[in-house]
Formats: sequence, structure tokens, C-alpha cells
Amino acid sequence: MGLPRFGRPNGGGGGGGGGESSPNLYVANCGPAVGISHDEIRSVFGGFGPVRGVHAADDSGARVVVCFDGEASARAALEALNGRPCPDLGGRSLHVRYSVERPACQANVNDSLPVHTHASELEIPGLYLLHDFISPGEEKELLAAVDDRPWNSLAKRRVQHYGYEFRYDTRNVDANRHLGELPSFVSFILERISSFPGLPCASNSSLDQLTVNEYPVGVGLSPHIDTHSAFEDLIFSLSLAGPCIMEFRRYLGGAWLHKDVSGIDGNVDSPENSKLLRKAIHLPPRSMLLLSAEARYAWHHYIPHHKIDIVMDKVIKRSSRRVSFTFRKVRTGPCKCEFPLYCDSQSKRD
Ligand SMILES: O=C(O)CCC(=O)C(=O)O
Ligand SMILES: [Fe+2]
Repeated sequence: MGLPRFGRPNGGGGGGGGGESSPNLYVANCGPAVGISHDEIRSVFGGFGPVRGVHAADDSGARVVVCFDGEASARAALEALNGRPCPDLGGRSLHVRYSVERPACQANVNDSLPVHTHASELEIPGLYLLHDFISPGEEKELLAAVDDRPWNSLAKRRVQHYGYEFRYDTRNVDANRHLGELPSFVSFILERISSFPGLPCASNSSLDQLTVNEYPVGVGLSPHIDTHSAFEDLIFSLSLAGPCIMEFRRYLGGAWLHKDVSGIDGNVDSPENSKLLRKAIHLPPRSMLLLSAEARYAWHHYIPHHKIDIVMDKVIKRSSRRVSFTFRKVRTGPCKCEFPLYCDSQSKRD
């Protein structure tokens, strides 16, 4: 991952949110390792003023930095949320301080995590990567097709949705609102997916949701697991135009959505007890990634916000935007996967 640009304020422990006032807050005891997504955190802190971003503060998965537009919003959030159980974040007691910005030179590339080029090297069951899944000519046509259609602008990237709209506020789709068939310009991809090695040949026919993401140079994606109840087991992602690194994180022994450690009783759990596994893969343009089984259900995926990546000792510049086509099948019943700790259908917070 990229090192966060914001760190814990000097002075270490103690409550009270001491330290220099700042629009950025360091928030401990919430994050993906304890079942709280960056989107949920953004939505709660957004109640105090416009939030510019939510970033991992370190590798624990349980500490974040929330960046507000203004100091007044940060102060209001700190005063309201520090040291109190937050009902909208699973009842957890948050520890909130002002955060300090690190000098840019401390921002590290790839954070010394080796970046692999083949999925088998990551040893994550259910993760596959096929290089050169489409030709440069096909890539050009796909880019022209989406550039011809309207984009929706999010804070840092643009998206298009086909089949069903993906809602970022709920991280889900409305399965009752079908927008129509997937566009004909992706038919050849669906056909090719049917010969994806090791998959049942019908696996293409049911894919009914497509999200196209356009990431400007240096923009990534927060760590997340695609909501289990939203989509079935196979998630295909085709990379176009520019490359990126995708990092996979698995929190072992952690507290994911577990009632006894979710802070309902006001206890602070110790994310230090949860072991984090991290692995990274390089996704070149025209490659197709498949997340299935454990890779889809139990590993967070994450695109670090880098302009440069180091792959096998070579510096790879993200010199162009990256466009991805993510194909999924909308789920219509509850998820019954084998990973209940990570499953919104099988876990309850209260
Ligand atoms: O850009 C990608 O390849 C991944 C997108 C993604 O993870 C998502 O839309 O959930
Ligand atoms: Fe995803």
C-alpha cells in the first residue's frame, strides 16, 4: 500500500483529542478490519461537514485519517465523536485526534510489498489473471464506446453502470431496477469469459451488471470486499488503457463483524491482535482478473493511490488513465458463502 500522507499526531497516547488543530482527524478503532468500510466512515463524519477523503492510517485496517475541507468541521466531529460509542459505526468507541500531514518525501512507493505478475504467485485461492485477454484494437474500440457515453463523476473518478446501478451509499444494487441488457460492445468479452480456464462454461451467460471505472493518473480505490449480498461469486475485472497495482488484504483472527468484539459494549478491541496478510499483483492493460471463492469473499482488494509502481525492480509509471470493466452477477437471495465473518448476509452487528 502507499504510506498514508497523514500520521498520528506527535505526543502518542492519551485522550482528549489534543494536538494542533487541523482539518484532518486520526481515528482509531474503526476501519475495514473491524467491519466498517471507508464509505460508512465518510458518511458518519460527513454529518459534520464536507469530507475530502478517508484514508487508511496504517496497515492495521482499524485506524483511518478523515480529511475535512475545514478545521471547524474537524473540530465539531472530534468533539462529538471522541471517546463515545458511535451507533452508526457498529457502536464502536472511537478515539479521535487531530492528524498531521507528513512531508511528501516520506510517501513511499509500494511500501516494500513485492508486486507479483502472475496470480498463482499470490497463493490466494480463487484469484486468476489472464494477460492479453483482448487485443490492442479491441481495447481501443471499448474505450471509444464508453467515451461516447455519459460518465457519472464521483469525487475522484468517473463511472458508468450497465444492467443495474451500483449505489455507493449502500454499496449495493437495487435488484428490482433493471436498466436493461449489457451493451452489445461487450458481447465478445462475455463470450470469451465462457472459455476462462477452469470455469463452468455457463459462467458468462448470467453476468448482468457492468461497472466501468475511469481512474485518473495516481487515483486508486479504497480497500473493500464487494458486498456479498449484492453480487454472486464471480467478479471479472478487465483493465484498459493504463496499468495499476492491486493489493489484497486478509485480516486473520480479527474482529470482522463479530458481535463480541464489535464494540457494542464500548470495549476497544485490539486490532494489533489481528494479523494482516498483504499481497500485490500488477494488472497490465488488456488483462482480465477474476476474483472467486476466497479471493472474492474474504480478501479486501485495494488500488493504492500511486503515480509510480515498482514491479520486479522496474519502475512502472501510471502514465495514462486506467479504465476498468467490472462484470458481476446481481444476487437475488442472501449470500451463503463459507466466509460468514466477512458476509453481510450472515453476520449481524447487534
Ligand atoms: O478497477 C477495478 O479493477 C476494480 C473495481 C472494483 O473493485 C469495484 O468496482 O468494486
Ligand atoms: Fe471491488
